[in-house]
Amino acid sequence: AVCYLRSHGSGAKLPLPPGPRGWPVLGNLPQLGAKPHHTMAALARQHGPLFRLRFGSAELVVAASAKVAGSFLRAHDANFSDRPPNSGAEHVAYNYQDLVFAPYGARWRALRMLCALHLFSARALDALRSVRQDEARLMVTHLLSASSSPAQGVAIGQEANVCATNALARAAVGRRVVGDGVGESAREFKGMVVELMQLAGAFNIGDFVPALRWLDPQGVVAKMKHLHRRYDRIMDGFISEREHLAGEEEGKDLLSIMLAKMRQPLHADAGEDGIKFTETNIKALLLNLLTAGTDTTSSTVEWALAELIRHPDTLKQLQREVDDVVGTSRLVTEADLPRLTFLTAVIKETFRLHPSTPLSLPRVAAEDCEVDGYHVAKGTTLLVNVWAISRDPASWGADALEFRPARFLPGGSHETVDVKGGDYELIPFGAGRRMCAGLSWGLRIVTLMTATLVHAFDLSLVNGMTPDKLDMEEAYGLTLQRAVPLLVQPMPRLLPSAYAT
Ligand code: HEM
Repeated sequence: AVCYLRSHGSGAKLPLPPGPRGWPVLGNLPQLGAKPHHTMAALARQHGPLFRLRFGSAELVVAASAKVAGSFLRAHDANFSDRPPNSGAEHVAYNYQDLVFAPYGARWRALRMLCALHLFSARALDALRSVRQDEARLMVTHLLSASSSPAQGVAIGQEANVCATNALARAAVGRRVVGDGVGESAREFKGMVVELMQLAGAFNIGDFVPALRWLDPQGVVAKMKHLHRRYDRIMDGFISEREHLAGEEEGKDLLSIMLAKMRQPLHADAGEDGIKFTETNIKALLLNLLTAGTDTTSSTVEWALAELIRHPDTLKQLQREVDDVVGTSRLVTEADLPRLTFLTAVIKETFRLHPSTPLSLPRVAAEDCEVDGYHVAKGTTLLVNVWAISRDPASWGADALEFRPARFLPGGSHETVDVKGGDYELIPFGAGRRMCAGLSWGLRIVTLMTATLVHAFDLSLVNGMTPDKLDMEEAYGLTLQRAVPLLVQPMPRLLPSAYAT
């Protein structure tokens, strides 16, 4: 590999990280392939766990081991607390007026604090417990009706998506938004989220080669603008609906709270940093929540069920655990979850092998810095290959690619490892100050949905599919979809009273 020497703050000369040679103009963009997280894992085996790429005129570094991820996200987190400019943020996320792409600063902090306070703190999360449980119960009822009609199979990821979307929507805008007679068709809304993730994950050439920007060679920007208009109409609908309600009728949902704040004068002492939210900020935040928090969680449940169906003994062990704690005359509640140790291990193992955002979300260096002996220049984009890191045999051993939840059980090899950003070998939610804002909600709803489904139903495959033949292929977007949706036939396994509504 070529090593350019650059002078560093101290005057010492540091090499740039090694990396593959790229094409003229486009750099390494044409080499990414259909699944960039796989390609980048292979490049790390060749060039090492900290390597460099060039996309057009943009410099990138990729972190592909727990140790390197820790160097960036712990030691250098402050320097990488911004996200690089990108067309998705501009054309979909209201020109950076949202939380996910907000410049690191007062408005980002205020938006993040607002969600933490009203949705994701332990207290807010518990206050919204009945909303999640209610939606889980509705999912069960819906599946029950499917179980009585013969075997076309149910797309279980779609069912979980309805549950995840409506639970979040009730917390954010005070009502359900998908499914029977409430507005968007469930399939259509999920389709919009998947499209957004595909576009956001597309590595738009125009973002990296300014000269080609106007051409929009992949048509990504045109699609983004179109998709944005569809979302914007939905967000406008939420707001106008709220504004027609009289003051007293306004709920405690996030939208009501934000609208009220927007109308009130700022209180200098309210810890708001002089930040006044606009209607655009409100729409952009709602868009963030309803996209970042829906397909990520439902896809995780779908991957978990697919792994469990492929590992019948593990599924039986899980069902035994839930039966022991919950019994067979009612559904799972969130109060049961802390006692479900094996379930927790199953969820961690699912996040390990199938992290929802395989390349996390990009960060950008605010200043020059030195990482693990290499020079990383200001403006360099950081990608963290969380997918490769959580499959790295150096961290996970020879059975790294096997689905084996027991590794997380007491006495197991990874007993103390959690997904919350402190253990860099398992960071599906990222780490550091820009880590996932919705971690607590995401974990809770994924765990509740998975527990509820395996407890309430036996799930058998349809159309002659057998567990060993089940297709586990990934479809890449910013989020990791199953290439082939999981189709199952649900069969109730609890006492009839458990399903009574
Ligand atoms: C399976 C569930 C989820 C996974 C695996 C996941 C993963 C991630 C990751 C990897 C990041 C980037 C972190 C970084 O830059 O270090 C992120 C950011 C974010 N996520 Fe999640 N997420 C999930 C669920 C949710 C939910 C339920 C919500 C909200 C309802 C949410 C909202 C956000 C937001 C707002 C950000 C941007 C944070 C910021 O820039 O400050 N996510 N998520």
